[in-house]
Amino acid sequence: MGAGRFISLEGGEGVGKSTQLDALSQALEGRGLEVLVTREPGGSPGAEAIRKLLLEGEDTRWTPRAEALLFAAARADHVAKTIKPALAKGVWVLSDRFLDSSLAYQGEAGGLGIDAVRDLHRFGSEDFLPDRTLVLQLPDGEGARRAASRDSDGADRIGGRSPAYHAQVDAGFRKMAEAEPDRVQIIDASGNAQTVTARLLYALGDLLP
Ligand SMILES: Nc1ncnc2c1ncn2[C@@H]1O[C@H](COP(=O)(O)OP(=O)(O)O)[C@@H](O)[C@H]1O
Ligand SMILES: Cc1cn([C@H]2C[C@H](O)[C@@H](COP(=O)(O)OP(=O)(O)O)O2)c(=O)[nH]c1=O
Repeated sequence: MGAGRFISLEGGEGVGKSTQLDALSQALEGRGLEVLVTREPGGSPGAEAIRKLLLEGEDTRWTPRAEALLFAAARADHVAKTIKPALAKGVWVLSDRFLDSSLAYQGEAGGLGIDAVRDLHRFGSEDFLPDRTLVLQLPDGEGARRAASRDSDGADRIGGRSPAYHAQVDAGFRKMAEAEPDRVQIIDASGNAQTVTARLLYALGDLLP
């Protein structure tokens, strides 16, 4: 079996990450690859426990610094217990969100700064990075509209933050794509799901066996 690859899918609320992860995993399995789909916050028993702490309750439940540390702690467990063992077996790992969500949400929109949050990742996960990060992007507000029609029970602790916060999240993702163009690519998430899947596969073309 060939080497496993680690791919993260990123973007704001409702841009179609879950939909695309399903489609992408099927497409990769169709090419004979073994695929594991995982998510953040979560993806290991410990990180799923931390997910509840992060997403439930009042927005003021955690300070911005405590929130960033909890995401970094969840990620450290996810990397050690789920992602690295799968890669070692030659599995392709697709994650619904990873480090770049922390850089965009806690670092850029949350005001801690991208460098400070990257330092937490250096400590927590020894700066372990995806082979490729694909950021789905929609025009302002369109993802929020898709998410609102999906979630009749309302947004979670972070999804419910202001439109200004979410606009800064999008700006944060664009900064990452500028800073690390080989790893992070922005993908147009408009149009039907099949069209978006084709764009994603094209952006992985150089990694496919
Ligand atoms: N290309 C698309 N066009 C229109 N609606 C879409 C598309 N992709 C996904 N959706 C719908 O938008 C909503 C959000 O998609 P989802 O995959 O759950 O996004 P995310 O995981 O990024 O929050 C869902 O109701 C989904 O069915
Ligand atoms: C992984 C991660 C997620 N988040 C936020 C983004 C989402 O609002 C929430 C995760 O919820 P999720 O279930 O992934 O929501 P969505 O369907 O919108 O992708 O946590 C961060 O703020 N920082 C992070 O590092």
